Amino acid sequence: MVTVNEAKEKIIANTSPLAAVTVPLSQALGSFLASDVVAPIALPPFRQSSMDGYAIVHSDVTEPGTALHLTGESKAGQADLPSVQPGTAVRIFTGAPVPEGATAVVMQENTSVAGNAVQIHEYPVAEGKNVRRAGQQIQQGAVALAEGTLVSPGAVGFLKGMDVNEVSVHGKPRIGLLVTGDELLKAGEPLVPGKIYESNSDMLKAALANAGIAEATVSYASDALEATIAALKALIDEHDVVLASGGISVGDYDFVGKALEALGAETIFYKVRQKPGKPLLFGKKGDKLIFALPGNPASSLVCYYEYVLPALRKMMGSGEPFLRSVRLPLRHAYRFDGERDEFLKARVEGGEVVSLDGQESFVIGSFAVANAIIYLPVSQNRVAAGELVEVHLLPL
Ligand SMILES: Nc1nc2c(c(=O)[nH]1)N[C@H]1C(S)=C(S)[C@@H](COP(=O)(O)OP(=O)(O)OC[C@H]3O[C@@H](n4cnc5c(N)ncnc54)[C@H](O)[C@@H]3O)O[C@H]1N2
Ligand code: MOO
Repeated sequence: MVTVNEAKEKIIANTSPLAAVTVPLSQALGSFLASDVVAPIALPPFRQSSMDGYAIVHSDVTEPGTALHLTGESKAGQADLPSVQPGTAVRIFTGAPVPEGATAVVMQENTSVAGNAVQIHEYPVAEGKNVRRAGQQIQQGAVALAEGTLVSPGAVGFLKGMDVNEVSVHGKPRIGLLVTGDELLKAGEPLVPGKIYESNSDMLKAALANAGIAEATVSYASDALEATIAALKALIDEHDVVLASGGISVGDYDFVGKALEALGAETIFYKVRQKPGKPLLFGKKGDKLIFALPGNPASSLVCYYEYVLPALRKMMGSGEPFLRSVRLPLRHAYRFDGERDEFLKARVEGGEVVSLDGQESFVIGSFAVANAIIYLPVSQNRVAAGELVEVHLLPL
């Protein structure tokens, strides 16, 4: 049995980033950059107006109501521009190039026009007012996004604005899921005594999809050693990471541990001093990672978020693989006995955290409405209302 921290350290120590691949930007969402992206152009590429109004020489405005001579127009997308001479103004629109000679743009609400004269009612006008400088966002040749950055919707917008259409990212792990349990029914089968609907595989696939891993192979094995060995071997051969659900405890029909042993997989740890998820096993066969997750749905999902996801995120190149951790006051008192650290399904609400009803490991309904996990080490087993606790935010 290892502690929660030992388990996390062992997982990170045994996990490496996958090789870099170049992919179209449209397929890179959720991946992590494998190298810096250098800006091929400056943004903005030219001086732009940030308002609809008039481009002027700011020092021409010596008093409220100064009149300037209107000489032309600059609209967005225009290449051939009039210049602005002292005493003159050019009509301009948001996003349009600021003509040479202009040092500021006055928004039209602060002006009035009569014929070819525009009166400026704003005084004084600051130099550079309403002008976006060329390269103000990013200079050509500067690092736009650093290695290890998540390709987020914002990153896609930033890169497309520089006509960057492909990026080098770390590959995504190929995942195999093994479902064990003779009690499990597939979707739509009639409910008969002693059976339950299988839910862990779709739950884990949903969690993987949330992490940007859209595909996973699912295999089913009956509660028998030979069937478990065969199914595990096939999954390990074809995937980078294998997640097994169920069959890892000490019952007569728990075969995942024995099957891994028969396959010559190395057990890095088995059992973690935690509740739920005590029987978690982490192993390796060559460079393939194996997580045997306890079958209880909430145990499986806690172990996924706390251990599997960080391994996957490290493989994908993230420098911050663990769930984001914050310290928040617990709304109510909470106490527990026993030797195991606890993970509680919880909700962060209005700057505090509340643990949800239904903490037993077979109860998944509380997870369905959770947005966080509270982590309480045994050393903090008597928590007063309002006391700070460690909260891991779910990536929903
Ligand atoms: N004598 C002991 N018994 C148990 C111990 C122990 O230390 N000594 N540990 C308990 C703990 S803690 C857990 S957690 C479970 C883990 O058991 P397994 O990983 O072997 O899981 P199963 O027995 O196969 O299933 C447990 C539970 O979950 C349901 N299940 C399983 N797979 C699915 C699925 N794909 N979809 C939905 N539900 C699933 C299954 O029907 C069981 O109810 O062991 C305790 N026992
Ligand atoms: O560790 Mo088990 O997941 O408590 O039920």
